[in-house]
Amino acid sequence: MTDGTLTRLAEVLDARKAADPQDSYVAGLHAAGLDRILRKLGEECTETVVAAKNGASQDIVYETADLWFHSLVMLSHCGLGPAEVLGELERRFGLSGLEEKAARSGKDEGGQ
Ligand SMILES: N=c1c2ncn([C@@H]3O[C@H](COP(=O)(O)OP(=O)(O)OP(=O)(O)O)[C@@H](O)[C@H]3O)c2ncn1[C@@H]1O[C@H](COP(=O)(O)O)[C@@H](O)[C@H]1O
Repeated sequence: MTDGTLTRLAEVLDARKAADPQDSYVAGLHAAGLDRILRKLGEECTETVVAAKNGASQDIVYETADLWFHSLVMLSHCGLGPAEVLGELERRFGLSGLEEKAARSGKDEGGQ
């Protein structure tokens, strides 16, 4: 999946907000609401963890695709999309996780 795939998929997911739930899995999720979407997201997260623990590459890819897909549905439902998440990852690019954590704890100690 490239950035282009994420963008194209996100456009479909946004358009499904106006679709009939009888005809579309995604429209059904939007219609059912945020709690239903979050429950699916939690399930897919657990299934991804189990697949990774078991170590079969094909299963890990399959379950991660389900997890990414349901994450995109959640973002769409919240009025967001992959551009915002990719923008945040881009912003973090080259910033060591350890340095970022140290900067954060410095702020915490300063009461900010
Ligand atoms: N990429 C996906 C995609 N990945 C996974 N899924 C669905 O996500 C669900 C995964 O849930 P489970 O594995 O738990 O299966 P399940 O038991 O049937 O699910 P539930 O009944 O518990 O909800 C399945 O129904 C899959 O078919 C997806 N459904 C749709 N898409 C994309 O979204 C587009 C729009 O889909 P529709 O809105 O259905 O037209 C499609 O053209 C695809 O590009």
